Amino acid sequence: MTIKLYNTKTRQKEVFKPLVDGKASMYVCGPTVYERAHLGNARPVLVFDMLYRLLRHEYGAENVQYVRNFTDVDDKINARAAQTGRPISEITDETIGWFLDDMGALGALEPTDMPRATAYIAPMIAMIEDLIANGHAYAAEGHVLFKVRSYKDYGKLSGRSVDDMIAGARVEVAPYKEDPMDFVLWKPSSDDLPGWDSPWGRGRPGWHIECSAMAYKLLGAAFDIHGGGNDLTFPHHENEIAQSKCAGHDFANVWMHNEMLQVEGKKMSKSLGNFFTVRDLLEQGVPGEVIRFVMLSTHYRKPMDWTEKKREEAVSHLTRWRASLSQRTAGTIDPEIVSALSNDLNTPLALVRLHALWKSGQQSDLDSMAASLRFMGIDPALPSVDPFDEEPQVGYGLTSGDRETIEAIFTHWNGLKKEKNFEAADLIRKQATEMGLDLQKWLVSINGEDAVNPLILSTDKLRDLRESLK
Ligand SMILES: Nc1ncnc2c1ncn2[C@@H]1O[C@H](COP(=O)(O)OP(=O)(O)OP(=O)(O)O)[C@@H](O)[C@H]1O
Ligand SMILES: [Zn+2]
Repeated sequence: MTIKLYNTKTRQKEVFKPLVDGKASMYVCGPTVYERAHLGNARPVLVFDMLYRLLRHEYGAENVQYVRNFTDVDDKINARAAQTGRPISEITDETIGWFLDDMGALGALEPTDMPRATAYIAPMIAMIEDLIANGHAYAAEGHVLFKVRSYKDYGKLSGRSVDDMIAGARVEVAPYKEDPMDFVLWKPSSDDLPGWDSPWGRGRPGWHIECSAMAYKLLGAAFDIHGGGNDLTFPHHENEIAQSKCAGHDFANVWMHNEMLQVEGKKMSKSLGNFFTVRDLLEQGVPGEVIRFVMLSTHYRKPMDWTEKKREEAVSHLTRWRASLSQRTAGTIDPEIVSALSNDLNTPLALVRLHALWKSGQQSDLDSMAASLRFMGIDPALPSVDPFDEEPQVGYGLTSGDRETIEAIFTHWNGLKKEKNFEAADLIRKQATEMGLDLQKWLVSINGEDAVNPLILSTDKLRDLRESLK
């Protein structure tokens, strides 16, 4: 199937043509590891996980290479180590473990490569040396800086001119810079900070060169897709492009950016302090697939909020679906869902289609719905229990409250029959059947499974029926 992706670079949706026929390669900027991932950090993970799944579907799992890095050398990590007195490696190892656990709980597949920046210092140094040799970078006072004005296309990705950027940006003016726009490729490290020997003395890399070097080392000079949040478009991705192009690499063909997860209209971020972590949600009992379902309900190029209402709706859909989908393994992925996802990852449309398959209720549609949910990273066999519903669920997602309601209706119906009021009894039986409850079967049913039809069960309406009988 033709895949179309919106390319930030050209500002349009384009037919995706891999550089090598039948294979796809992707690099996504990963987290700086010093703190638990917040819900915003999960958004790019889930967006590009969906793309990864789609590419694997199209080209075969063995033909897709997906690199997502860990930035494990950074001033924020150094600051955290200084604050806590803990060794850096302990902090970064622990955070990487958390990240993989938390994203795994959201059903994200692990990328094929997860390089840590500190394992790629030599390729970074080599690339910086090339940039100096080509006249695109210079060393000064133990630093190496990239000459932004030496790259004529600087600003093309984000659509800004260098002069506008200087006027608007918080560029750091430093005595060793030839131009305030120049950015750091390498900086000196004091003895108490992580450092590596280099031609410019003991030091550590700047953030941007890390991604350029790891992408080059693992994917080569040219690859298909580069992704990340749209907060990275400028300056991080602009700088990655400048470095890689000036080192003679073609670099990424398609640039994709997810919009932000917001809290009251502002980006959820560590620096603003308006965040909660994925782990917070999981510990509150919100299942990972509920988080994933909510994320899929908004297109990746639109900002989104996490709301209670969305959580509740996701729980309610998944709970109902699970009852009749969990055992289904025979189906194949629905072509309309593949088609929606192939159109620039239209996940909301894919969800609309899931609802349509559910509504149809036909065996083959339900089979293909189960297969499609699995394809989208949601296992219909997993329990999606509403954590805020304190009552344990029994049978087909029936709470003990539901069972009490059903028992009351049943007793009333039985009473009418004993009184030989068959007309009234029949009316109640018909009403109950319409709501998904078979009163005849309830009598012999062990835990309600034979007596309720999960496809049409409406516990709300059953409660209304019970009220009307009082
Ligand atoms: N609110 C958000 N919505 C969607 N993606 C986000 C959000 N915040 C960060 N990201 C993405 O998460 C990844 C990791 O980002 P990073 O480690 O810089 O975290 P951060 O929360 O943005 O940090 P800070 O708040 O200090 O800026 C990046 O791809 C980034 O684009
Ligand atoms: Zn990056």
